[in-house]
Amino acid sequence: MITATRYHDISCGHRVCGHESKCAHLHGHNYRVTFECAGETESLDELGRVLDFSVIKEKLCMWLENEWDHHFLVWKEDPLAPHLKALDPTVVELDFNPTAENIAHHLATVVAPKCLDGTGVRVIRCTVEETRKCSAEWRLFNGFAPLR
Ligand SMILES: Nc1nc2c(c(=O)[nH]1)N=C([C@H](O)[C@H](O)COP(=O)(O)OP(=O)(O)OP(=O)(O)O)CN2
Repeated sequence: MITATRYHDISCGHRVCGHESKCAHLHGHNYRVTFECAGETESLDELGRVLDFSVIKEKLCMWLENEWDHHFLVWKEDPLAPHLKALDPTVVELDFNPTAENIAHHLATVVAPKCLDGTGVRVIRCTVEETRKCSAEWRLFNGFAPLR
């Protein structure tokens, strides 16, 4: 297996519904989302690429740019969701509470397969950084060595 990786930065509002502290407040982040795209080493194209970096941008980064950048992300079960949506129809309702972990999982398992359909390439790692200090990562493990 061989991989090609690209990140993209977007700004989104959110809150973590039910959070014990300040993250229950409406707030936002300059998220950095990193996609690691994998293909078979034998299946590199004639130039030697998993996928051109510009294609990763066009297919994955532009999805973020078009769908989520400068939007407010809210869990559809959040009691504030209907009020936020009524105030601003551009609010994005999600099937999950928008933690970094849930966002990474959704981007890797729902969004990326649709965006990369037909390329023969898949996302094996998606990292979502809320800040330079805090991030969550979804990974497809090929082989898992149990912790001792
Ligand atoms: N495992 C997770 N924990 C938290 C998440 C998350 O997505 N996954 N999200 C948040 C909040 O969104 C919050 O904005 C970030 O929290 P926190 O690190 O406490 O905030 P700061 O970056 O401002 O940290 P300082 O301690 O003020 O430097 C919370 N937890």
